[in-house]
Amino acid sequence: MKTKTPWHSGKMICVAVFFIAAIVTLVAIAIVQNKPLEQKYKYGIVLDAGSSHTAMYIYEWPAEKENNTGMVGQRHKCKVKGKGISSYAREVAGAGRSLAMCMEEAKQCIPAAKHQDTPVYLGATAGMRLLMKQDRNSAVKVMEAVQQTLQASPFSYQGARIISGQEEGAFGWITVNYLGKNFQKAAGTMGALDLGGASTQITFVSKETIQSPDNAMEFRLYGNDYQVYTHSFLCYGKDQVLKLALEKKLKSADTSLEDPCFHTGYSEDKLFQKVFDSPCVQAVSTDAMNKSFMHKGSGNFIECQNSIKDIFNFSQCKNSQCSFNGVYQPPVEGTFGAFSAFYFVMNFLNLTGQSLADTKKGMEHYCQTPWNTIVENHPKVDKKYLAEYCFSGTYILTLLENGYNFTSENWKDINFIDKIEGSNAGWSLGYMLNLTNMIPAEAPDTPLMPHGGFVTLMLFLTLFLLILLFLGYTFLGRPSCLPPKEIV
Ligand SMILES: Nc1ccn([C@@H]2O[C@H](COP(=O)(O)OP(=O)(O)O)[C@@H](O)[C@H]2O)c(=O)n1
Ligand SMILES: [Ca+2]
Repeated sequence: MKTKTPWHSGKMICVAVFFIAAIVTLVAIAIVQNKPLEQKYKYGIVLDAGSSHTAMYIYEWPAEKENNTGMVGQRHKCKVKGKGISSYAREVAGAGRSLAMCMEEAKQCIPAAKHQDTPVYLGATAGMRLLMKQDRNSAVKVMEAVQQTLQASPFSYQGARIISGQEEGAFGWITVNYLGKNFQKAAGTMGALDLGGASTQITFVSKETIQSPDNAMEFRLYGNDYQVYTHSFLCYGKDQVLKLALEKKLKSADTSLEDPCFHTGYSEDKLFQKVFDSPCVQAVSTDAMNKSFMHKGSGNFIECQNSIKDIFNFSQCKNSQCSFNGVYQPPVEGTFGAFSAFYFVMNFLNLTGQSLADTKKGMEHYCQTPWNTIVENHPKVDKKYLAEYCFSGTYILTLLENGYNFTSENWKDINFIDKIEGSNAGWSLGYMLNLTNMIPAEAPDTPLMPHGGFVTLMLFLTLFLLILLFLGYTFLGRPSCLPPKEIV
């Protein structure tokens, strides 16, 4: 006798096929989508050997996502004790030794298994550029000393070099825009203003064709082309500018100097050597170097600003427009991130969020405050640094307004920033991203689907499977292990 095929067997096959197909899809998507989740971290170390001090930055990023913008973050910062490496010209071994403590911290911070795959770079800036001019031999020896220390570490040594002013500007610009994820936004990029002790950089995208090749840099990043204007002013970092300003005011016969950029009541005996020991100022005789002068404050912002204007040359310009000293600069455009000493000084003075007029009023008030009041108000701040904020703040205002031509209209576009998303603004991150090829020219492949889409799809497929199960149950009747409903 032939058994009759049940009426629902065709449907059952259909249900079974869908069921299997759904399971296969579910598993396949889960595998593909979750592959990057087994995240392994990678690390990189950059030492920023500035004119005043060295800082070591440890960066980390998920290994699978190194080509996505904004994925690299700062894991740790270590401040090297003592002065910058250029101060070790007469005792070069000390430059190498000075880095040892931070390298030890790096060993603790990065898992041991990753040490030998972790690149370490050192970039020296304006302090070493100046030492190179002043005493090339010592500069080369200082670089060799730091190289030795880094090579002796368990990390993968990738070089120690003096970076150019253009690199310093461009990598600072890359850092702030990478951290701000601006490369993939339609809104455009942010300019970068970096103020160090020995040099200062301005970098931004200009609509104008850059008129001098020295100031032009071109990048193709994440599928977009950028033409960037950049300039680095050697000797215009805040510590060298103080020497330039004092040089203008001091005559070699002077035994005392009244200075409007220092507070009334401030009085300090200083060696001429402190002013004239730099290649940024005219050399004086050894005799003069050993003399001293009484540096006295008279606390007057307007007079201070006038004296600072003397160190800028606004008279000559071979291009359509210049910032100062005959350096071509297109008009500033868009928003800017002002970091390093721009931030430290303006943050100390509580002048990071005011209009230009109010910033000037704030400076006027601060500079005319007597020195003893300033000391009383800031008992914990080292007097050497405390004494210089009136000068530094006035220099920053003058540099931005008279040097770079910011106005009361676009002053609000300057953002004084220390960190973006937990990482310090500065050239070091951009430098590492560039050397490790982490900023692709073209936009990287996007994942199969965003996480939200993945979750929704999974929910739909699960629902679909449940429906299939329900249908299967209805078509096939209840499982045989259950007692039949009615016996005929
Ligand atoms: N907390 C801090 C740290 C640094 N600074 C200043 O920030 C500047 C950093 O310059 P730098 O050492 O990077 O020098 P460059 O080689 O960049 O010219 C120095 O003038 C320091 O005195 C500050 O004002 N406050
Ligand atoms: Ca710096």
